[in-house]
Amino acid sequence: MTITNTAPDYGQSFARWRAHCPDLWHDYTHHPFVEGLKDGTLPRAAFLTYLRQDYLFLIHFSRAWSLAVVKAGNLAEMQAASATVHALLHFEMALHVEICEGEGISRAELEAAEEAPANMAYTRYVLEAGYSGDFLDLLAALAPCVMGYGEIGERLLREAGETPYRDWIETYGGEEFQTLCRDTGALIDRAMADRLGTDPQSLPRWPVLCRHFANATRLEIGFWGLGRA
Ligand SMILES: Cc1ncc(C[n+]2csc(CCO)c2C)c(N)n1
Repeated sequence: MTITNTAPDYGQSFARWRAHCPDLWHDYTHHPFVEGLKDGTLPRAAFLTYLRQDYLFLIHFSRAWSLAVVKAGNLAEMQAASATVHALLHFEMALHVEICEGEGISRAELEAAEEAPANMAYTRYVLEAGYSGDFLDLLAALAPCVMGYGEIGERLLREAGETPYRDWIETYGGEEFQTLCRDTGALIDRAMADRLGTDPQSLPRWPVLCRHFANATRLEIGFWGLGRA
């Protein structure tokens, strides 16, 4: 079955997981926070709260990708997961600190931030999906983070007008991040085919993977809600 939509193509497994929870996916990728980034109406205080929480999110998310190195089934999977860990720890964290400093949030303030329960819930859920499951369970829980921001960035780059959040939009809509989304999609498709063959949807594992994807999507919706605080 070929799934067609107007969103960018990040692979077949992602397209199927996404099609399994269309309403949740829409609520995540078209959240009022996202629309506020697009039209510039998002209050700055909400964006700063989001940035402070996202610093802590990225630390735990790096741990989850590190677990993917451990749960990988071959060298190529280990290399792909470890490249993401490296990019997160050495580039994205530094970029994040730089953005926060530009917004007047010091590194000390970031270090001292208290983790919100919705933030904790999300990253620990992803880690737990990996601890108690295998590489595929973990990837299904990791996918909404990567691909959701890819879709949001790609759409906002096309649709956004005047907005003070253009840097954010260009980071995720830009070619470098879009390539990461396609590479992650290819990693997932390959990992699925190697383990589950050509018809994964017929297997008892399938609904479990869909549930991890849908739960992580719900937790992303909750994360946008942190911006209200
Ligand atoms: C709540 C939240 N969800 C997703 C991202 C985006 N993101 C985080 S790590 C990463 C790349 C490797 O997985 C991406 C795209 C974010 N910053 N904050």
